[in-house]
Amino acid sequence: MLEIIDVQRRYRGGRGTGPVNLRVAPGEVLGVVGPNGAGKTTLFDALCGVNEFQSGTVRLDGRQLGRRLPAEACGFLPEHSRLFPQLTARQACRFEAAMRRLDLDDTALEEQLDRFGCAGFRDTEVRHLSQGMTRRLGIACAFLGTPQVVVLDEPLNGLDVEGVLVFRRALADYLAGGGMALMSSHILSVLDELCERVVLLKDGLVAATVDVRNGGAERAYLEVFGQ
Ligand SMILES: Nc1ncnc2c1ncn2[C@@H]1O[C@H](COP(=O)(O)OP(=O)(O)OP(=O)(O)O)[C@@H](O)[C@H]1O
Repeated sequence: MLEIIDVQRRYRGGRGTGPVNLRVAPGEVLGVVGPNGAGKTTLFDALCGVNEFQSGTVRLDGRQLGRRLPAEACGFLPEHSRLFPQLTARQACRFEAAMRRLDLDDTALEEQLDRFGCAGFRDTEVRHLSQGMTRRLGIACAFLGTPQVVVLDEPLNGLDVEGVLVFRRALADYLAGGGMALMSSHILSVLDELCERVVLLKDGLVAATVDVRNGGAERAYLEVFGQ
């Protein structure tokens, strides 16, 4: 169980996110949605250690972790790629493994690149990849080593049809193994399809949490935000 307790990161002027409380159970995808500027990226970045929460706690399976998830427990797909442009796809994957202290040999890295449809450009530098290729590689990196938690900021952005299918399959396998996922999307039907519950963020605060196992993300969104 991932528990995010009273976390807050506010910028000067008061924008940002928090205090926010969230829980994600094993095998669950918790969706996060809100208008532009609602605080999704601030929340995800701080949770994954890009920035730090100014207050609050993160707990994983009962362990108190301080104000962020440790790198080895968390795969992160940021909204915009942070892969180093000069690395090849294979090197980027190896770098991700090193940063997360994963003990993976070359065969495991190759398999990951294959599985996420990155084999055809494994020796191409990131700066020469298309948007969709970069997204595929980012997703391959996020799921590397099957972390306890994956945090996915707009994962479908830029993916082609095959990329979407590969992503869906990988997410389903990951959840079947007890993984926990936090995922933002501006596409409400995607949240209905992939999430158990969805949190609606408004001005950095949780305005509502809805069960979307039988759909309903759009209805809930309109109730909270209107047209
Ligand atoms: N570094 C920063 N300094 C000051 N304010 C910031 C900073 N980063 C973000 N903000 C502000 O904090 C608020 C939340 O931004 P954030 O990027 O988290 O929203 P978001 O929900 O991810 O938006 P989008 O859907 O457009 O990606 C916005 O009002 C934004 O202008």
